[in-house]
Amino acid sequence: MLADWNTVYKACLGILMEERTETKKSLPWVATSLLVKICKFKISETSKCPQIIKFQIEMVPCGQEVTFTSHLIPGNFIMSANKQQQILILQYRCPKLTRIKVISVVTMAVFSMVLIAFYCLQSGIHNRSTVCSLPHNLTTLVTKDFKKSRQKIVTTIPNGFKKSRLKIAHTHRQLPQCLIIGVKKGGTRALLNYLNIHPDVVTASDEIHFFDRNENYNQGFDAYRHEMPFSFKGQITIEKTPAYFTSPKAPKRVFRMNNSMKLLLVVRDPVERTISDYAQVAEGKRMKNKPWELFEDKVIDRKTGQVDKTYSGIQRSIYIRHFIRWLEYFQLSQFHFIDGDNLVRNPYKEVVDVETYLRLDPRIKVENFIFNKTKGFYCVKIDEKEKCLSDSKGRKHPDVDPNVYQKLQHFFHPYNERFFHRIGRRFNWS
Ligand SMILES: Nc1ncnc2c1ncn2[C@@H]1O[C@H](COP(=O)(O)OS(=O)(=O)O)[C@@H](OP(=O)(O)O)[C@H]1O
Repeated sequence: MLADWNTVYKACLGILMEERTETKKSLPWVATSLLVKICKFKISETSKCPQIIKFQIEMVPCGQEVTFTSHLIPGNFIMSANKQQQILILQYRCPKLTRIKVISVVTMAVFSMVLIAFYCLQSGIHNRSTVCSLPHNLTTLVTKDFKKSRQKIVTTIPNGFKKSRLKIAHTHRQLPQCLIIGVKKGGTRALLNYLNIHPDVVTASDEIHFFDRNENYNQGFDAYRHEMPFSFKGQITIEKTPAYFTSPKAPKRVFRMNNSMKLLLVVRDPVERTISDYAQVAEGKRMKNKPWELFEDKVIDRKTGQVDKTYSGIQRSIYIRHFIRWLEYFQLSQFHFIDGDNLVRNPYKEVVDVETYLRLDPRIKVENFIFNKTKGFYCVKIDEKEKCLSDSKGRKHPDVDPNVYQKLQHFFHPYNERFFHRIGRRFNWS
């Protein structure tokens, strides 16, 4: 099915029509860069010749601007739409090869390669074998643009998983080689977003809950892989689900899938983490007009006056208890700890440490972090655009009775000490 601008427009609105139209329009392209905006899309003339590249594109709501830029010779695209799966497929084809066209195509190809080589040398990435190839150029540019919109371009499918549907030639879905396992409310979303800046990193936008939920784990690793974004060879896929850290089954399951998994753990002052955990749940209840207890009533057993160890918010903050379960399967060297409190104050430092740990080229710059005074947090800045986390991150914490706060500090102290001892590193938690 060939599609014209109108079909793309309709598809953008989420209405895939049965119409079979064939309209030929020229594809805008600038120098060797080909620009396709899904919602402002034009199709060039079509002719049969070997297929060069094929894009599968997720459905994009209108108004959401998605840009492909690639260093390709100019040619044609054929768009097809798979109504059932709601996938748009852009197929790049070269035009009919007359002698003049062959010459111009070859000239263009050489010109493109020179430009690509120039680009690679300029960006200092020439020392990596696959990086300077066309796919990587695509990766860098496509992921930059798609990453921005990916979160909004997922559709719920029956098993509760979310689907990501961007497929570009030479890409495939890979099982993650790195997991952000926790801790809940530690700053895991911020970390994932920061790492996403790196061109060699792709991230699963949703929490997949594969290792902690039986119904997901029982679907097998292939189902899990299917939840991962498409990536090029050499890119690292990262998934974050903070519930993994406290799940008794997760360590063994992760180990079974990949015993050399790299594990990132964002830790935060356990007292603050507990308050944050409470604030999230309390807000949820408030929104549903359900009754909620005061923080003090939640964490202190009023009969004994002691910290209520049965409260899940407290249990999740006893890091050592969960961590020793992970050590049954993984070496300490497989973990990298991120100081969640410092991640708020100085994200660049924490992220560069992760970059080093993952042996990534240093591509994340201090300029990528910009402090947003209104939010009171750092946001990501790429291409002059600033992206902050949603308001569900950085909620106002309740004012806590100082005596209760102190009780909590006392309570966590021995657990913290054991944790520091086990990991060979201390954090600024009193
Ligand atoms: N840049 C930036 N923007 C907003 N929020 C930031 C940021 N960096 C770290 N944080 C802290 O992240 C805390 C939420 O942690 P998580 O993302 O791990 O929460 S969750 O477990 O996924 O619900 C959240 O905790 P609360 O402030 O208690 O809500 C933030 O303090």
